[in-house]
Amino acid sequence: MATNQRVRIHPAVDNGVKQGNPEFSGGVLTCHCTNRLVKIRVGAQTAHNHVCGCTKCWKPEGAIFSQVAVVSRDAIKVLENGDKLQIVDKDAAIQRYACRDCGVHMYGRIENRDHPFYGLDFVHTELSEEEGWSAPEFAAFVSSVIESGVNPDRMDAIRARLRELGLPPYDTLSPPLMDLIATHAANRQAKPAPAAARQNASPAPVQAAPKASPLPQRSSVPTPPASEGRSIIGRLMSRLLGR
Ligand SMILES: N[C@@H](CCC(=O)N[C@@H](CS)C(=O)NCC(=O)O)C(=O)O
Ligand SMILES: [Zn+2]
Repeated sequence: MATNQRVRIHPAVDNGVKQGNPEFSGGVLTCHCTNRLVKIRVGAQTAHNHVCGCTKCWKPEGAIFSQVAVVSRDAIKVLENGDKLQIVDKDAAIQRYACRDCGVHMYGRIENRDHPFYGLDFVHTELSEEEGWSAPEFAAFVSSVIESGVNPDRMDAIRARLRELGLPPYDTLSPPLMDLIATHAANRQAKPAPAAARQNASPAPVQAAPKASPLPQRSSVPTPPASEGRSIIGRLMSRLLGR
């Protein structure tokens, strides 16, 4: 018997992580109201499903983690009672659209085109009755559960339970996602100066490069192969689809 089974993470994983179905192609998410339910169609399989311990993601009653995945924003369609949706925090990077009556977050959208995850929406697939959604793969923002009131003394048991469930715990995102974020930042830093600025600049002396730089120099950023030159969303989806 698993040693930390009594530690409750989220109802979708507490009895073991259910595998997803690679053929699954989406479903309908419904809020928790008893009348005038908000309904959203997610017209594709999700990716990078995970449990998140941050204070901002919606959690069902009693859970200390949320379960949240991403999907292309084009796949989201509000089907019914969209007038009940309101943005939880307009200043947040992720604009979470919640039902104003039951408080359930129906989807989260990034409007900043410079954000590494622009193009992806965040959804809680437990709001759907369909089975086959991508399975959670890791636990993010684990230390943040303390901010929601979890006693820090419980953290060893919580991390142990997450490992037992096959959800490696991280205090930010998983290494592949952190690498994508860092790659996005490096590529933005490496962008050539605007043409006008280049025309006015005198040729750089050979020894002009600083001895140590906190950021990769242009020459040290290898030209990505064609597959890596795609957008973050393209690469995220490739990881999911194994292409
Ligand atoms: N420790 C903070 C972390 C919040 C945080 O950074 N959350 C991540 C994971 S959902 C994020 O990307 N937030 C962007 C946002 O909430 O808009 C908390 O728990 O409130
Ligand atoms: Zn979160």
